[in-house]
Amino acid sequence: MKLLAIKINCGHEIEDGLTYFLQDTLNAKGIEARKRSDFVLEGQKHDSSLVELDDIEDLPEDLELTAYFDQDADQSKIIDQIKSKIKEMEGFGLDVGNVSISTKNIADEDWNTAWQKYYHVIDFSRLLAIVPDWEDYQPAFKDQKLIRLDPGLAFGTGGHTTTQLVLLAMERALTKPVSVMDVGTGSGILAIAASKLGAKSVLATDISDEAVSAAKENIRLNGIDNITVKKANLLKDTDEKFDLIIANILAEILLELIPDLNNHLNKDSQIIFSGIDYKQLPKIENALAKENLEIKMKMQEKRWICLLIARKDQ
Ligand SMILES: C[S@@+](CC[C@H](N)C(=O)[O-])C[C@H]1O[C@@H](n2cnc3c(N)ncnc32)[C@H](O)[C@@H]1O
Repeated sequence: MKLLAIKINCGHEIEDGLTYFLQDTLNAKGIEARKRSDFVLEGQKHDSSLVELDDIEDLPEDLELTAYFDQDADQSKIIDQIKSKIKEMEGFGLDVGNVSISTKNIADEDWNTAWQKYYHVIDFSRLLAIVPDWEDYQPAFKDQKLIRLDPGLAFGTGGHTTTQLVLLAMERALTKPVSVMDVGTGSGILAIAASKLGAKSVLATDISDEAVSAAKENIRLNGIDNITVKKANLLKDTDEKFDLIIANILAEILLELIPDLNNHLNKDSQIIFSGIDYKQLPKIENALAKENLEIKMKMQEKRWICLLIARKDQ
C-alpha cells in the first residue's frame, strides 16, 4: 500500500492547532513533527550531547510537520483545507512563520523499516562484528565474534563513536573471565560484546523501559545466558561488586556515578567511561581523583573521549 505524505513547514506557534486539525478534521493516519528548537536545545545540553547539529539532514527552519494519508485521498482538497486553517490561525494573531507545503507518495512498508536501509554490518575489529538481525555475514576470521542486533528504539546500533571506543577498551581490559556491569545498556550491545569477549557474568541496567526490553530481546537473539538485565538508576539499585564497570553515558551523568564507584569495586577492578566530550574531561578527571581513581588509558576519536580507569594504588 502507498501513502500520501504532506510536509508543512511553518512556525512553531501553530503546532498544536495544526496537529489537532490534521488528526481530527482531516483524519491523517499519522503525523511526524520536527522542530529546530528541539535539536538546538539538545545540541547545547551540557556541551556534550550525542546530537551534532551538522549531522542532521534538512534541519527545519522552524517547525516541519509531515502528515500521512491514504494514497487516494484528495490531495488538492487537503492542501486547500490546510492553507485556510493556517490563514485562520494567522487571523488569531499567531506567528505562522514561512509557510511551504510539499507532497510525496511513499510506500507504506518503507515507513516501518526505512531506518533499516541505513544500518548494515559493522566489521568492527579483529574480534568483533556487529550484524543487523536481518543481514547475513561471513567473518573473515573464524573466531571473530558476531553481535546480532535489532536495536529498535534503544540507543546502541554500534555505529556511534562513543560505543565503538568502549568496544576497543573492552578488548584491552577483558583479559580474564571477570564479572561486568554495563550501566546504561541501551540496546545491550556492550553487555553482549562483554559476554562474547569472555566475561563470566554481566549485569546490564538502564533507566529506560524501552532499553530494558530491547536489551533482553537482543540477548535472546544472541543466545546468551550469562547476562541479567534490570531497570535501574546508575549504581544506586545494586550492592554487588564488579571486576569491570562500563558506562557510555554523558559526562554530567558520569559525574553523578563517580562517588558511588568505590563501593562496587573489587581489589583489581577496572572502569571504562565513554560519552565524554573533550571539553568535559577536566571535570571528570577531578571527580575521579577525589575518589582515589586514576586514568590508566585515554582514547579520543573526534570530540569523544573514552577512559580506562583503576584505583591509584593498582
Ligand atoms: C549513550 S546510550 C549508551 C547505549 C549503549 N550502552 C552504547 O554504548 O551504545 C546511554 C544509555 O544510558 C541510559 N541512561 C541514562 N541515564 C541513566 C541512569 N541514570 N541510569 C541508568 N541508565 C541511564 C540511557 O537510557 C541510554 O540507554
